[in-house]
This record gives sequence, structure tokens and C-alpha cells, in this order.
Amino acid sequence: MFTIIDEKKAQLDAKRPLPKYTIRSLREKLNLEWTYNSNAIEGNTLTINETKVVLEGITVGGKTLREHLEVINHREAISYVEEIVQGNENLSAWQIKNLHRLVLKGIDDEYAGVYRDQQVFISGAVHTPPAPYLIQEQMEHLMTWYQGEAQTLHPIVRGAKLHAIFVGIHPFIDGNGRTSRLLLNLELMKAGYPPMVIKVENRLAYYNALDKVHTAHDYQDFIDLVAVEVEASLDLYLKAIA
Ligand SMILES: Nc1ncnc2c1ncn2[C@@H]1O[C@H](COP(=O)(O)OP(=O)(O)OP(=O)(O)O)[C@@H](O)[C@H]1O
Repeated sequence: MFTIIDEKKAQLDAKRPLPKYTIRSLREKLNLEWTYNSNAIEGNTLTINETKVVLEGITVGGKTLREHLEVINHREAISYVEEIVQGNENLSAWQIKNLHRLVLKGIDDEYAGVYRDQQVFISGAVHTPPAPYLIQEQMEHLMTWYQGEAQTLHPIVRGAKLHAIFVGIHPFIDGNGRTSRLLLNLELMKAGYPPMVIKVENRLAYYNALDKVHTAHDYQDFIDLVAVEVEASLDLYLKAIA
């Protein structure tokens, strides 16, 4: 199913240990793109260069505190993802809440890391997330699937499904999209892939693919969309260490 991607991943693995400084700078580049795009998808107006400047500790005039916090928080959330990967920790609902707490820290502390107690709607989406009283049960179901059947899947399929099912549950008031993209990369990174980036320019295709998951239970478009970006990240690495 992923013949070319698997070959490219094998090529990358054959080159391990990878050159430390090249990997560090590639990781910085991808982490910046990940932060910029993930925040831009949810409406943050900082450009990629402004995002970089904020990460360097400088404020950008005319931009809200919230937009600055979203950048800083996303970097902290990535660091947490990296910690989980390094510690080879098993995914749990507790970790997901921790991740979400970092995403909303200082923005909405009341709801940071806490499941919602109110109904929400995903604007533009056909699918309506479950009522609050069903969240606990559906998250437990997601974790059971993750520990079981998901472990037999290709990491790209596992990560894409984890993202799609999670965002369908929409367990938090806000920050579900960012958290779901963090979870997808957590899964890829655990399997030794570089992080992938869903580009803000591809937002429409991304929403349509998620709509198809949630209305027709058809994951193919979303898996394909993820696979394209995984291959782009692998190409970036392979080119750099050729
Ligand atoms: N048809 C759709 N249109 C928009 N978003 C969708 C759709 N289907 C699923 N989604 C997911 O829902 C997320 C947006 O959720 P929402 O508008 O509630 O904002 P959020 O929870 O704050 O997430 P974000 O971090 O993206 O702001 C998107 O990023 C996407 O992952």
C-alpha cells in the first residue's frame, strides 16, 4: 500500500545514525512549519517568519497575546510529543489531556486539559460531535482501539485514523484540531518518521477528507493526504543526508 514510502523510510533507516546537526536543523525547520501551519489552519494570522520571531522570544506588533501564546504553546506541545517519543511511553487519555493543556495554557485555563461539558459544532462540517456525556466513553473506546487493532496497522494509517477519530469526538471546547495534528505526528515519530505538516493551503482538501471520514466512514482520502505529506518530509530528510 505504501511501497514507495516504505522504501524511502528503509533508505533513511539504513543511514542511521543520522548526522546530528543536520537532523537538528531539519527538525527545527519542520517544527516551525508544523507550528505555523497548524496555527494558521485554526485562524492564527502570524506569518511563518513572524512565527519564527515569536519563537525567538520577540513580540510582533499588532498581533494579539493569544496569537503569541498559540505559537509558544505549540512549541511546548511539540517538546512534550518528543519527550513521549523518547521515553517510548504508551499513548493514554491522560497524555492527550496533558498535550491539550499545553495547547490552551494561558488561553483558556478553565478548559485546558479538561473534556468539554457543553455541546460544540465544527463549523462547516456535516458531522456533529457527540454530546458531552458520551465523551468519556468514546475516548475509552478510542484508547481500546489504539491498544488493540490499531497496533496491527501501518503507522501512517494508525496516525491518520487516530487523528480523524479523535477530532470526530472533539473532546475539548477548543484546540481539537491542533491536538489531533500533534497526535498524528506523535504516532509517526514513534515509528521513526519525521513529522509531517498539513499545509494551510490544503485546508479545504483536509476538511473534505475529514468530512468523508465522519459521514461515510471512508478514510482513504485522508490517509492519502497524510501519506503525501509523510513522503514530502521523508524526501526532505533523504535529500539532506544524501
Ligand atoms: N468539515 C470540517 N471543517 C472544518 N474542520 C473540520 C472538519 N471536519 C473536521 N474538522 C476538524 O476540526 C478542527 C477544527 O475544530 P474547531 O473549529 O472546533 O477548532 P479547534 O477545536 O479550536 O481546533 P483548532 O486547533 O484547529 O482550532 C479542524 O482543524 C479539523 O481537524
